[in-house]
Amino acid sequence: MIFQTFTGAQSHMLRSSLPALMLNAIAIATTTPTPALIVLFARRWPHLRLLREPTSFPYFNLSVATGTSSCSCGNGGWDGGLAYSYWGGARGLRVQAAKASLQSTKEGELDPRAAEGLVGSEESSGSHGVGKQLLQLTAPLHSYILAHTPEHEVLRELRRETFEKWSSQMQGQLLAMLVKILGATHCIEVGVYTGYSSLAVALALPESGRLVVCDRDSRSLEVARKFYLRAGVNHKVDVRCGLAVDILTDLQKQGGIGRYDFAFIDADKRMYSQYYELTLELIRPGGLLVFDNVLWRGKVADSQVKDKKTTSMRDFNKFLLTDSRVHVCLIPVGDGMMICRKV
Ligand SMILES: C[S@@+](CC[C@H](N)C(=O)[O-])C[C@H]1O[C@@H](n2cnc3c(N)ncnc32)[C@H](O)[C@@H]1O
Repeated sequence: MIFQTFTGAQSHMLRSSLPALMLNAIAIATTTPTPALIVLFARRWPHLRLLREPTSFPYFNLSVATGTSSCSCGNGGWDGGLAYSYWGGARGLRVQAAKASLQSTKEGELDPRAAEGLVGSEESSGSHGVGKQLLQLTAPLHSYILAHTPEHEVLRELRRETFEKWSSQMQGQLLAMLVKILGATHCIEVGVYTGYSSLAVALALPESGRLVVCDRDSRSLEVARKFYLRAGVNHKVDVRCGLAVDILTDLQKQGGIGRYDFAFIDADKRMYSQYYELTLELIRPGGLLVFDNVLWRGKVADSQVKDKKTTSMRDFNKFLLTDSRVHVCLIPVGDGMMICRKV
């Protein structure tokens, strides 16, 4: 199964600088519960440099490099401009996807324009015939964007100490900007992990602002709390541990209907419809609901992919398009973000 499509330039880069053996090693290592194996492989492979020792609790992450390119892998992300996978699950399969993509790339397929970040979509998209050029998010372009995206020092520490995700910096900045544009004072986050996005929102709130965050994983919440404290925003964040449906229902019962300005939803994807209905009640007219991962690594656009998570995300996106209670805007930041403004 292909999880990631590579441009000609990316495939070329993969082919020339990441030996299949290394991919195999990473495939094995990332499907084990411990980072020890991957460190072992990284140390033994003669052309591989260990850029950074892996982080440990609770989500390890490791950066390695060969001659010209580098990549990070771990149970939270796989990045570096070569491949990107977002969250948990069949990590080995993603590496197999990279290998499959390598094998299917023919010699001489490299399009020099792809390396520069621009590919004529009329040619590259075949019969779709989109009139304008599509911007490819290549590694250099991605680095350029990140270099021009501000990031609070504690957000950077959080990202480095706990995990590294391609989209986190851009997403965090986008969420913070939306909160500021709205003048939001009451926010919700569903799905906290170690707190990157919620910290970005909390930092954007005024001193009197409040953010209710919920997650079912108490260990992740402990890490998040540590960073809220470090950034001096602990007093703005109301941390609740439990199932999101229960906590959103509690907020309704506690007089929260129509009281909130902004919500970011980033927990279990198959529950998005339920989270939408519950959160929509909590948000005031003119407020925003933002859903993460709505492109589901591009699988929503591939009619051949019919697994339950992809199908439910596809159905959710389709439903939103015709729901007169919101205006929507789908943007390809990270794994796709759906911004819904309550009418
Ligand atoms: C993708 S992570 C959140 C990442 C975070 N929003 C960020 O961008 O920094 C998803 C989180 O949702 C939590 N989660 C999944 N299902 C949940 C549920 N039913 N109720 C509460 N939390 C849940 C997981 O424990 C995990 O920490």
